[in-house]
Amino acid sequence: MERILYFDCFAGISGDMSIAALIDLGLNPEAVIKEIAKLGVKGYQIEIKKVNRFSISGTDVTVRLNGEAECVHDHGDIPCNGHNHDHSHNHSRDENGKHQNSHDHSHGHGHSDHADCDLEHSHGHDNRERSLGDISHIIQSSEISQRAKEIAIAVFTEIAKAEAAVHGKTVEEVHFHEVGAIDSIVDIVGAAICIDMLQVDKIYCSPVHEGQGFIHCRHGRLPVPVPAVIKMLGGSGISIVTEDIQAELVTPTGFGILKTITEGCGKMPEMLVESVGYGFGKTDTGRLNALRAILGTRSIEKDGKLRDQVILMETNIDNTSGEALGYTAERLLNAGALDAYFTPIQMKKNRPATMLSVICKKEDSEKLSELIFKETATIGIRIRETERITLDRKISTVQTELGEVRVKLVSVSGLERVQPEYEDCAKIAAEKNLSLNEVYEIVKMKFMK
Ligand SMILES: O=C([S-])c1cc(C(=O)S)c[n+]([C@@H]2O[C@H](COP(=O)(O)O)[C@@H](O)[C@H]2O)c1
Ligand code: NI
Repeated sequence: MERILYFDCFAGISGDMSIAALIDLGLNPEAVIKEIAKLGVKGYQIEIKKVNRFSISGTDVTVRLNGEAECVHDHGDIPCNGHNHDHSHNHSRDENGKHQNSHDHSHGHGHSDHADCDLEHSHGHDNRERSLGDISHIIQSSEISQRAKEIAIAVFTEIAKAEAAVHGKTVEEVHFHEVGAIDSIVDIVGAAICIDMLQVDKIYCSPVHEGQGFIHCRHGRLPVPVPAVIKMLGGSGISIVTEDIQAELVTPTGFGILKTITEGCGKMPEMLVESVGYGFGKTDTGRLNALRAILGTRSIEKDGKLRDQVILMETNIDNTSGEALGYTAERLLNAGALDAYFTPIQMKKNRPATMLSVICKKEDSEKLSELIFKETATIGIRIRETERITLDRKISTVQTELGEVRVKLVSVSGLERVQPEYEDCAKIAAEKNLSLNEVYEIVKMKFMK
C-alpha cells in the first residue's frame, strides 16, 4: 500500500495554510508545536485552533511574535495581501472569515503594507535579515527529524534560488526579509515536520488557483503572481489557474513548499480517502479561502503493475551537431534521466532534424532542461507530465558455468520472464569469445524447468 497526500489548491497556497491543512488531517497540534520548539527559536507563540469558515470546519494557524501588536497596514490595491498567508495578524473574523475590525491603526504608523512593517518598524515582527546559510544552520543544528530537516532546507533553497534569480543576486547574497521572519521559518519547518509525521509515500497537487492584481511589499508594487512565484513555476510541472479575485492567493512560501514536496500536478489520484484537512488562509476573498489536504492509500500494484508519474521533455533541433547531440544524451543519462533518445524528424524550411526526448523524474526535470539548453542550440523544450505503468521487477544474481550474471525477473499475467543484464552478458561474451546471444541462452537455461 502507498500513502498518498493530495493538495487541492482551489484557493491558492501559503505557508500558514499548508501547516494548518496538514494538522487538520488529524495530527496532534501539541506534538507539532513540541517538534517546532526543537528549533530553539525563541520569541513566538503558535496558535492552532479549529474554526468554521463558510460552514466548513478547519484549522487556522497563527504565529504570534512575543509582544506583538497588530500589523498596521492599509491596502492600496488588494485586500490584506502580504497576509493572505504567512504572517500573523490579529484581525478577528466572523463565521465566514470576514474581517470584523479590518485594521487597527493604534500604532499610528499608517504603513501601506505588511512588508514595510517588517522593514521599517519593530512592532512585533521579527526584523532580522537571514541568509540561506543562517536558516540552514538553525535547522541543521536542531533536533527535528532528518527528513523534516531535508524538506525544510530544500524549501528555503528553492525560494532562495527564485529570489536570487528575480533580484539578480547569487543564492548566498539573498537575504530573506519576510521569509526570514520567525513566522515563516515556523510555517516552513512546521509543514516539513507535519509531512514527516504523516509518513506519506507520494505527494501530488491540483493546479494552483491564483488571484490577480498587484501587491505592495518591500520591493514596491508587484504583479500577482509575484515574481518569486512565477520564477518557481518554471520546471515545477505545476499549473496555475487564474481566478477573478484581486488578491495574492499563492505566496512564495506556499509555492516553495508545494514545489519541493510534490511529485506531480493533476487530478486527485484514485485512492481510498482516510482523512481530509482544511487549512484556512487569512485573506478575505469573499469565498472559502482554504487549502484542502487529502490523505489516502492506494495499492501500488494494479494488475501486478506499478503506476507513477514521470516527465517527458521533447525538443526539435536542427542546428546542433551529431557529436554534440550524442554527448548531450550521455550527460542526460549520467545526470539521472530515465531515458534520452532521438527521433529523426522533418522540420520547417525542409530541414531534416532531430527530436530529443527525455524521460525523467519530476525532481530532475529542472536540472535536465538546463543541461539541454546548455549543450544544444535549442531555445525551447516541451514538458509534460505523463503516467507510467511498469511491471514490478526483482534483480537477482544467478551462477552459470560462465560465471555470475545479474538478471531482471518480471512477472506478466502470472508468467515469469527473465531478462539477463546486458552489461554482465556483454562482458562474458567478450571474455569467452562467445556471441551475446549464446550467453543470453545459457543464462536463460538456468530458469527452464
Ligand atoms: O521578501 C521578498 S524578497 C519578497 C519577494 C517577493 C517576490 O516575489 S521577489 C515577494 N514578496 C512578498 O512578500 C510577502 C510575504 O511573502 P512570504 O512568502 O514570506 O509570505 C508576500 O506578499 C510576497 O509575495 C516578498
Ligand atoms: Ni523578492
